[in-house]
Amino acid sequence: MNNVTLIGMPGSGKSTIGVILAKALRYEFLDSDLLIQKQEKRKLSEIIEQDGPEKFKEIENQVNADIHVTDTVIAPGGSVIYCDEAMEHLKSIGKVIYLKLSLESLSKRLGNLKGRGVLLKDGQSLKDLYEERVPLYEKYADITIDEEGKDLDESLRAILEIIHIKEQGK
Ligand SMILES: Nc1ncnc2c1ncn2[C@@H]1O[C@H](COP(=O)(O)OP(=O)(O)O)[C@@H](O)[C@H]1O
Ligand SMILES: O=C(O)C1=C[C@@H](OP(=O)(O)O)[C@@H](O)[C@H](O)C1
Ligand SMILES: [Mg+2]
Repeated sequence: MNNVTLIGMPGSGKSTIGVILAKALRYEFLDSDLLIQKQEKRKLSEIIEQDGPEKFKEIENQVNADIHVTDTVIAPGGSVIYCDEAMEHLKSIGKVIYLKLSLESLSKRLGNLKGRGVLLKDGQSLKDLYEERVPLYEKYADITIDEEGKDLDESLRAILEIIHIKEQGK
């Protein structure tokens, strides 16, 4: 199946780039966070606050593992890489692209982490989270796009270029 899933840290641009990538590919766009909110009839921040991070990950796993689409750019939340079943499923229905950005650039982009609903354990800093997650993003990535120093348009072009190269080489 022909889908593209974007993974990466919160603020790496999965949702922002996902929409314009979908337009460029003439694909549909699906933001898994919105699917979670629709199913749960609550905002993400409410689910995390009321049910805790472990339950949120369970829901995130189930919602992402139940996605059945074609020709779609999928933007899951940054924590999806903790969800083994969901990741295996997303890999089986298309290509997984890791939007890579340095800790320094992410720190500048991200404001209040808690306010953004990022799954942080007590006392965990953005640096701790980054170091914990990078190996998981790398583990699941079919393709990695280095966003460092690129604006939105340059990141989009880098993705399109590599997708097309891969398709030609198939
Ligand atoms: N080069 C860039 N690529 C993607 N997003 C960028 C870029 N520069 C700044 N931004 C900003 O970073 C934020 C990315 O947020 P978002 O798309 O919600 O990321 P995610 O879904 O990965 O958490 C947006 O506010 C976007 O405007
Ligand atoms: O990385 C995280 O811990 C999270 C990222 C969010 O999505 P974005 O990555 O789209 O910001 C959202 O799924 C949830 O609040 C948890
Ligand atoms: Mg997002």
